Amino acid sequence: METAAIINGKEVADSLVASIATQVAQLEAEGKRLPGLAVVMVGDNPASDVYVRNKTRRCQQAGILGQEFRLDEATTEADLLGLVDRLNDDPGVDGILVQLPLPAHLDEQRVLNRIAVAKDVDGFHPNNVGKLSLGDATALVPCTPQGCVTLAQSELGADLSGKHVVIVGRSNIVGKPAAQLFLAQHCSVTVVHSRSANGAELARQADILVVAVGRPEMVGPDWVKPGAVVIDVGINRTERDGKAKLVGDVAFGPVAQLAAAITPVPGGVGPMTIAYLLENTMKAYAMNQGQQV
Ligand SMILES: Nc1nc(=O)c2c([nH]1)NC[C@@H]1CN(c3ccc(C(=O)N[C@@H](CCC(=O)O)C(=O)O)cc3)C=[N+]21
Repeated sequence: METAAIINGKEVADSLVASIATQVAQLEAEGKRLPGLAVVMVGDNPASDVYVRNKTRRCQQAGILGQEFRLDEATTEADLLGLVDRLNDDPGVDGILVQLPLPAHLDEQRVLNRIAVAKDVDGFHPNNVGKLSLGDATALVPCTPQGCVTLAQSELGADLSGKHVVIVGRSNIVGKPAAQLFLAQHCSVTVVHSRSANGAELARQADILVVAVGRPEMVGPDWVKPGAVVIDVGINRTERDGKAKLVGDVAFGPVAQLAAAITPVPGGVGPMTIAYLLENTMKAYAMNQGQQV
């Protein structure tokens, strides 16, 4: 078997961001208010730090007004909810993202529920989750799963109808919304998780295999049908030969021997998550301006 094509997420993300930059430049030329995105981070987590920095850089590239709010680890829930309320009421803010995970003393779902549905660029609010499952076009849809669909399409073409997609992982932020999105693309969808009796066997039936479990290199070649398209959502910080190294949830080398195409880590799904965060901010902006979407 040939070795797999490597799907360049960075390049696809670059072109999405470039197209957003053109739209923002047009708004600016028309003298319109520019889209704004607020990112809230509580405490410090090195991985979140990378993400927030990448996000700020991408906002700058696109011309979106990005603001960062860094709160102390010991911030109370009342203070955090107060900040969310202020951002909800701020007409210059179109999108609000509260970086997860939150410190244990804060109730994540309560905080996410407080974000205005129209500004929920993560798509984590129950109202947007419901809209996604109903196929409502006004839904703000989680960024990472949108990136997974677009990367699969970059390899297989826009029409994914009839493909069998197996998603490994059932989280609210990736697995479940990815299942809804591929279903909306007329795929057959199987979700495999830690209690599945025969995960590898199910995964071997996938035309498109999406892996989002958060376990370094858990999925090996025994999970992959020759010729499958493999989308690796994991970003795990590991050490190899005393050096820090990022690896996905897929054992890249061995799987690349039999897959048709595979996303790398880094440079695969990660950059797409950020591109769709900007894309969602544009959608929220349009809706907040009363435009039809
Ligand atoms: N409310 C919320 N929404 C999120 O979307 C969210 C979150 N919380 N918490 C953390 C996770 C993680 N996440 C990443 C996004 C992009 C990269 C990224 O840009 N990765 C690059 C660089 C990786 C690196 O160098 O560390 C890459 O894969 O090439 C990484 C991680 C968003 N998350």
